[in-house]
Parts: sequence; C-alpha cells; structure tokens
Amino acid sequence: MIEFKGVSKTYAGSDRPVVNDLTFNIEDGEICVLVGPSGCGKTTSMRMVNRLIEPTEGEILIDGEPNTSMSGTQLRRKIGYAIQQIGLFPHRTIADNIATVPNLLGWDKGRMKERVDELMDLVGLPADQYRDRYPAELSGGQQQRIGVARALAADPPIMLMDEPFGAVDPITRDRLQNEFLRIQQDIKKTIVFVTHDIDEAIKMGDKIAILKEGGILAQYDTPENVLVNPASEFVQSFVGGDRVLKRLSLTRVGDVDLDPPTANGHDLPRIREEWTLRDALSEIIGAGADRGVVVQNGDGNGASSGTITLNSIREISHGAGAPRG
Ligand SMILES: Nc1ncnc2c1ncn2[C@@H]1O[C@H](COP(=O)(O)OP(=O)(O)OP(=O)(O)O)[C@@H](O)[C@H]1O
Repeated sequence: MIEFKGVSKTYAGSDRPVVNDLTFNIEDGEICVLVGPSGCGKTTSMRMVNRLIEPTEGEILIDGEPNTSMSGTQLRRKIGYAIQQIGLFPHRTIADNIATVPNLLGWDKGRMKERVDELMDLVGLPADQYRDRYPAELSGGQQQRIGVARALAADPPIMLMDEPFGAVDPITRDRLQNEFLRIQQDIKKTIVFVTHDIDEAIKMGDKIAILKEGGILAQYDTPENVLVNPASEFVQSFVGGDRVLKRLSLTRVGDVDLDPPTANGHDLPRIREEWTLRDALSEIIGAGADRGVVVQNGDGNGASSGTITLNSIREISHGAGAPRG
C-alpha cells in the first residue's frame, strides 16, 4: 500500500503550494489515476513517491515504511517508472533499453536476456524481431510499449506511469490502454497513473484522485462514484456533461440482467456480451431498433443469451444524478 499523509509541496522561490495537504491511500494491486487540469500538481505528486521530488510537508509510506528511509537501490527495485516522453536511450538497442534497471541492479546476462524476452512477449513485440533494433526504428506506439516493458523490467510491485500513452493517435492509444489493462489482470501491480484526460482516468482507474488548482484533492473515489456522486461543482464540470454516456462505458452488456431471447430476432442488431452498454446503445440506435440480440462469443454468431432493450439501458443510466451536498 502507498499512503500519502498530509503531503504538501512548495517549490523554492514560491510562497504557494502546488500540492496541498494530500491524504489518501492506494491499495495493493490497484490503479490509482491522478487527474486534473494542467498545472494542478499531478506529476509533482507522483514524483514524490519515488523521491525524484521531496515533499515540504507530510510523508509517503510504502508498505508502512516512510519512503525517506529507503535507499536509491531499494526504490528502483520497488518502483518502476514510465513516462510520456518515453526517454528510451537512442543509441542503445531495445533489449539494452529494457534491461536498464536490471543492469543497474547487477543481474547476470542470462537472467537479463530471459527477462527481456519475456517482457517483449508480454507487450506484443517478438524478441527475435525487435530486440536488436534501435528506438528510432520503432513506431511511436511500439516505443511506448517498450517504455512500459522497461518500467516492468525488475518486476517492481509499484509502477509510476506519467501519461504513458499520451504521445500516440487515439486508436493506438485505445489499443495500448486495453493491452495494459489485460496485462495488469495478470501482474496486479500497484499503479499511480497520471493523465489530464478524464476519459482515460475513468477507463484505467480502480480509483480516481481528482486534483484542482493549487494541488487540492477535490475527490478520491471509484470512477463510478465520481460519475454518480461528483463531490462538487468543480468535479461535475471537470467530469463533463456526458456523464451518462461515460457511465454506460463502465458496464459490459454481459454484466447486466437481460430480457429473455426473442423468437423473431433476425432483423435485430447483434450485440456482443463483451461490449459496453455505450457500444450497445450506439449499435441499437444506429440500426433504428429499440432492442438488440445479445450473443455470446466474439464473432457475433454465437448463441443468444438474451435481449437488451433501450428501456433497460435507460434505467441503468438513471443512476447518474446531481452533485452531492
Ligand atoms: N521544478 C519546479 N520548480 C518550480 N515550479 C515547478 C517545478 N515543477 C513544476 N512546477 C510548477 O508546479 C505546478 C504543478 O506542476 P506539475 O507538473 O506537478 O503539474 P501537472 O498537474 O502534472 O501539470 P501538466 O498536466 O501540465 O503536466 C505548476 O505550476 C508548475 O509550473
């Protein structure tokens, strides 16, 4: 667990904190997304975890121990770091880039090679094809995968990720996010993830910490609760007007109570169980129908497990209400 306890940061030469009295806990195996407008202190907050920046007040505990009591080597072993600018070394091969931290930790060559191959496989770039290339020979999306692999290299329990999928087009970004969520199901790291994009925060976060100007924590909650019960006008406007749609993108068709299969459903749109309600809504409306036939497997030809209607989607979306208090 990572615990922020009354953490503030005021940079030298300024009289105003950019991070102000942050107190919250990040549970093991969870992705906590720090999100908020530009300059609200997201990166500063994250970099205090691995002590690239020291707080002026308060402390950060990792598994109950203040991070100030840990050596540089201990912090590197415990905490991986992936950033938007990627920071791959241009004159080192992909394999050497990924092995940066194991190298610093003095791993032997065989163990390093094995780990590099395993990670390249994990992020979907076959080692025999890519290990000896240089960063400039990879696309932006491939470079970001390598950035993530490098951060994972020494198998740290904690990962800090600063806009790790920021510098690519929206489609590649969506793919990288999905891949990473799939990987996370297996590796279960404790992750601090910085983004300025609320949609990314809602998609990636088990919890979201919404910061506002001056580094003040506006709300810390699950994506669902942030959408349903925004704690203030600020959170409500930051989350945006299409909260109902965002909420629908949190729920999969397969997770809701369906109506029974219809007998004459040939003309109805096919809705896959793994789709989100938002995808289902768009497919049903696009087909000019009021319901769709839910099918079980990915190719759309599977057995029908039921019917989903516009009415039931509307009922589910009703939870998105006014701000609390
Ligand atoms: N080394 C520094 N010295 C002085 N001020 C700094 C320093 N680093 C950041 N700041 C200031 O602290 C504030 C918070 O910066 P930070 O990078 O943490 O914000 P952010 O929320 O990550 O922003 P962005 O989304 O734009 O990256 C900003 O006003 C920034 O100008």
